[in-house]
Amino acid sequence: MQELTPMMQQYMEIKQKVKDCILFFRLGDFYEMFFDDAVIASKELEIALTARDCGNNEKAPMCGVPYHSAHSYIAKLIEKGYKVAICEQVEDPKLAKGVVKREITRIITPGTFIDESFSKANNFICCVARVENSFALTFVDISTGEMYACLVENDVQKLINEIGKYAPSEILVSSSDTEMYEVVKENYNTFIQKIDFIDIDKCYELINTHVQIATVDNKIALSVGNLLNYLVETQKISFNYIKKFEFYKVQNYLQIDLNTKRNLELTESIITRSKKNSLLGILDEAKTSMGSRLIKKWLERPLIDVVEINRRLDAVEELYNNFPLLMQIEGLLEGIYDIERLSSKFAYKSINAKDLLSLKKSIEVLPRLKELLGEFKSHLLKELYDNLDTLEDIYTLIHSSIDENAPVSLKEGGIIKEGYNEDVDRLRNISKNSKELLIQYEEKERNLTGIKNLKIGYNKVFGYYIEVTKSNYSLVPDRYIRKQTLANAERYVTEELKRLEDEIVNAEQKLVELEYELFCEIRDKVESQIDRIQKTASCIAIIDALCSFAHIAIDNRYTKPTVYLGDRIYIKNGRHPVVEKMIGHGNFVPNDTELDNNQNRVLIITGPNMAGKSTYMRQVALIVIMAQMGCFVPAEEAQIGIVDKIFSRIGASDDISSGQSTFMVEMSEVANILKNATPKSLIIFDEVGRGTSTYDGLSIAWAVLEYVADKTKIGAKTLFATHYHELTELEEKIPGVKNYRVDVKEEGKNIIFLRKIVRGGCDSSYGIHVARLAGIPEEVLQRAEQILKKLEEADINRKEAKRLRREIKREFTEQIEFFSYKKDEIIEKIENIDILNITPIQALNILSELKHEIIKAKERQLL
Ligand SMILES: Nc1ncnc2c1ncn2[C@@H]1O[C@H](COP(=O)(O)OP(=O)(O)OP(=O)(O)O)[C@@H](O)[C@H]1O
Repeated sequence: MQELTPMMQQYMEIKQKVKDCILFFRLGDFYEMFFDDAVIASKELEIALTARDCGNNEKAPMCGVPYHSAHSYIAKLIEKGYKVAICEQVEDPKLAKGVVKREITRIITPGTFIDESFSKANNFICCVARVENSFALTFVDISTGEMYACLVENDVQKLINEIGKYAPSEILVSSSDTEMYEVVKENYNTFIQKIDFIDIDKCYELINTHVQIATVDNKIALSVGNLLNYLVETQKISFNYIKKFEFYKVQNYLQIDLNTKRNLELTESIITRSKKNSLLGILDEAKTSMGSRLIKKWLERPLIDVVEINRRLDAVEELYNNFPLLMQIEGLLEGIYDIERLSSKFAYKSINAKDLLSLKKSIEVLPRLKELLGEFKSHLLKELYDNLDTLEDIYTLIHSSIDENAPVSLKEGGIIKEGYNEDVDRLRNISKNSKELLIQYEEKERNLTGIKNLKIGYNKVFGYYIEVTKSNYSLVPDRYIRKQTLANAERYVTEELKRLEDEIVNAEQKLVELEYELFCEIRDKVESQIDRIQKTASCIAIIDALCSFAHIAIDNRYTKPTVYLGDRIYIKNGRHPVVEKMIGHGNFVPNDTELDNNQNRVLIITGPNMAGKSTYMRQVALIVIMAQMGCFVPAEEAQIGIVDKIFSRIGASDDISSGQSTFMVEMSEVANILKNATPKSLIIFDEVGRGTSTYDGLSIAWAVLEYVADKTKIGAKTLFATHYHELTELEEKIPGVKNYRVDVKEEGKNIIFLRKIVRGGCDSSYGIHVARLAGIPEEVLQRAEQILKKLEEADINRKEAKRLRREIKREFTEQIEFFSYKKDEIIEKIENIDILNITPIQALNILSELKHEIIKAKERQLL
């Protein structure tokens, strides 16, 4: 250490504190990285690796990025899984004695990275605390100031579901809870950090200083407090701008587990993994980022409160019915910036004049927006009208103070508007008109002294001076201070000229300083009103989301559902919102649905591959979700009895990465459904049992169906698509089970998909027909047809064998009293019959053998 240069010593001391981070060490206009950090960063960022003397004739590997463009480099490192520590110069290098003082000002991780490109989506960081027999979860988006917290009962599956709603980019767990770390790591491919938890008193202290949220219980406080502690320690700012705290109960919303969310492609398409072709892609026509984020939140947490759902639906209906007004409101929303995110910019002091101008532009439309809202009668729109603060005072402040063409940089001047501050105007005038001012002063002095040829000059030694020729010496007033004598003239300065010079020379610099000072004042004034801005942002988000719902309802011909507390789900001519959009409205065949907790509890849906079974079942779930979000639905009519949970088990979503087999994944999903479904739930089973051998699969599917249908067990509304035609027998056996099939028309070797759901079961899979459609070579298809024929024959044989065995058993039971000898032997014989693989001839042989034994036994008894 001793051989290092003083600056390198300082570097090493700081680096010691952030060993797990790449240290961005500020040197003038650059952030430099040294030693291993430099080697890693130069590789990851593809920048040149150089070296710098670090003392003792040694060179340290070094690379650097310019201060102004550091953000994009940091973003790259974060994306690659690194943590970045920012170390700034905290004193003016000109005033520094020795090495400039430097300190770590921020540690950036995926959850604390603020995307300056302002991507629309939230970026959540989550803290999981295990408390007694539950998990306390807190989620914060530090860019928007939203904070949500909830308690989840001690069930890992539920914990995963809840975390999944927010898709946090960083998760914090206690360093003493290794098990929790492993659970989270297994389930989330995200940045997970172990942190040392602080005690509950310290948690409350932090909550009181920063977020000042209303009373929270100890469990929640532990998770909120630890999250805050982490944020404060790494960001070194105050989080008192986090005002939108919401503690919610998971069971107060429609619960959709992570698999179901994925299967139904709620927020992203399974194939493209993008928002496009997902339900969110359809629903989100929001004009602002705030609206987009809110729609996603509503989709993650649809409601179960009928009153609140209907408030949203009524508002959407009013907007839907007032197309011209809707268009006007949307037009205004287009001009609104992401003002929700300004709060964090204020907190990080990274606000610039352009941000304030964007805020002004956003506020500019608010009075008109409010006026338009005033036209509506529905409860929610009226409430929004009442709550919308049009922030006129903030508008006036920014409008009067910030120049329309202000630059982004705060160091260049040109920020403050003319007329806002006299000193700024004067300084600006001085720097602009310095020549003019000197001429004016010259003129003034000529008049005052009567020296007609008096002139103002400039040299580097004295600066500005007044020159008086010899002949006029007698007219020189006492206030003139002599500075230089020439052959024929004297040069003077005056107090006023000195002041003028001072102003002219320093005007530029002073102007920049004064403008910056005034800007900070204005910024602080606006910041003091951040609560109001955030409330306005929330109103705008709701208005935008409702408009988006009305807009898509008009565009896609959706209707207002009736949402009520009953148990019936009735959908007339329902459509799948995403498939319909992909294939075109006219090409989609609509279908009806009738589900309740009595006669229509379980619908068994059969039909060939590709017929549209999955589409149909998913459309029912999506319509329910949309309705409970307060959105119109793709149907001619819909009556939706509130659903508490939606589950889906849809084939082929095996998770190779988790190391589980397809069948194992399938069964754990089914187990989760059977454990958690209630009579108020809606379940979608798509081909349960497909992942294992036919008979195992069939028996599992059968038993699962019986269990969900049984009112004493679950009795949930269920849609059950299957290729096991045997299951259609259940319609006869279990009340409330109904068979439906997706109809097809057979034309020779081809089938035509009608996509229509009709009553009754389907007894053919048409697998080979579908294979033909998919382009399997004819030769293979013909061979498949031969095999199918053989299998069908074998199946008939198997059925015959079964019948025979039943006969054997009956015979055996009837005659059992005669068995006194060889009884065990015969029982063993019967049990060993491989009933599924036995041919009718073999069965007959066994039967006759048995009969023979029986006859012998009888004879023996008679003897
Ligand atoms: N009602 C409909 N109207 C028009 N096209 C439809 C309809 N339903 C489904 N389709 C089309 O049929 C395709 C296949 O549908 P889907 O995947 O639902 O069939 P499936 O019966 O579940 O098949 P499999 O049993 O092979 O899983 C869809 O991708 C869609 O393009």
